Amino acid sequence: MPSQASNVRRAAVSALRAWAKGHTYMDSLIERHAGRNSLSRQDRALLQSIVYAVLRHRRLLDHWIGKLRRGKLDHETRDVLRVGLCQLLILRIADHAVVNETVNCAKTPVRGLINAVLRQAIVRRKRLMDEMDDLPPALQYSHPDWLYNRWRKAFGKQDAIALMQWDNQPAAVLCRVNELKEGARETVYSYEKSTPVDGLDGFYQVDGLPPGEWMKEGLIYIQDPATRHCVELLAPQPGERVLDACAAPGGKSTMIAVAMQNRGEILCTDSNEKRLPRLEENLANLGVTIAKSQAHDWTTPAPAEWHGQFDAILLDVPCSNTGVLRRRIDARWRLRLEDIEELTQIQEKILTHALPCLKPGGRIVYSTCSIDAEENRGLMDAFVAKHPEWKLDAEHQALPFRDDSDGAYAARLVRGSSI
Ligand SMILES: C[S@@+](CC[C@H](N)C(=O)[O-])C[C@H]1O[C@@H](n2cnc3c(N)ncnc32)[C@H](O)[C@@H]1O
Repeated sequence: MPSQASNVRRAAVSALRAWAKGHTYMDSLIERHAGRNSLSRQDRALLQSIVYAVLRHRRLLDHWIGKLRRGKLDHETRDVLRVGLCQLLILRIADHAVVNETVNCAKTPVRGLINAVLRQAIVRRKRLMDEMDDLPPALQYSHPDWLYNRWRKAFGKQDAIALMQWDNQPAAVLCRVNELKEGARETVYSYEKSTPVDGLDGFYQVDGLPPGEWMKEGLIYIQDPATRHCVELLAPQPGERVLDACAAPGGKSTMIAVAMQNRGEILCTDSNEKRLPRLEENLANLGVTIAKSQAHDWTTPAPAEWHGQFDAILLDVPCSNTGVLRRRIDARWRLRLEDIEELTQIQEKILTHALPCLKPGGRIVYSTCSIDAEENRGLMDAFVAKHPEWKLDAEHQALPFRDDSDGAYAARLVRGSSI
């Protein structure tokens, strides 16, 4: 009968195997594999920390595997070794709690090999750690070379390294108080495990998970403060008609509703119909009464009845996620250089198709959670060069290494006036 502890390691290996084979998000895989192995809440947290740490340090772990074991490994054995080494060398879980439990989660024929490599790692731990500083930065901080080289070119070596270090830090739990719920502010403020974020009214850092009833009652929305920049630039007003074009799961729609004091109208669209129920649930739960949702793909023209209808339009477009890699832990391994080119084509189409929906004198805010100039200022510059009747009126770029927040970009476009 396998122990609960080796069940956690087995769940970690099977979640990593499933992730490598498909395109499912790691968060859903953790849920699924925790459920299959009937893990307790505590074991589920351990599973998450092991899996996240393996993904964050994948390249470094493979480097260590290469040093400790010559020769080929099948995928599953490699994942078992990643899980074991990550506990010993990254998470610093006690050796005695790691080796047997990890060995026991492997198939019988490779248990001897796993045992030998993990014991070697314990013997050579100090040397492996001492050698870290001599490794190339992208290997030391486990990022793809192309991404590090791109950041080094854009931001310089020091900030590119700071970015990789940021991505490897577990993200703090940050939330926005929902001003549409009476008493929410007082409840969150008086909670002993919440701390106001310096200089940002309404944002709090919570130690551990926020109380379940806050979520149930819609008192807060888990959200990084960097998400506010685009809504601030949009400056939605009570009584206006606003389009939130790429809206699911609704973080910014609910922020817009607060700015509008729940007066006016918000149309929330998203091309992914499967994401609409969650959006609607969030709107209802947070007490937003002025929004309705509809599926629409903005790479296609807008229906004629939407033309000239909106005072303000938010385009929170799909992007490379390079500003939020500490939260989207697996995204650095999925993203390819070619994706950025493809994404900019989609982003440009979404923007172009949204234009006719604006009322005369209206404003459009384009936003991403990317720190890549090509998806941000580069795209804006190309757009205004092609559409000289539009001007970039204001913009904001949040950079993790400078602003101590997620990375995000927001730009406001209006007809005529200049920045
Ligand atoms: C960055 S997320 C939006 C996050 C959301 N604004 C929030 O604050 O919660 C981008 C969204 O755009 C949607 N999307 C992707 N391509 C789209 C398209 N062509 N038209 C409309 N929505 C699209 C995705 O399904 C995804 O929900």
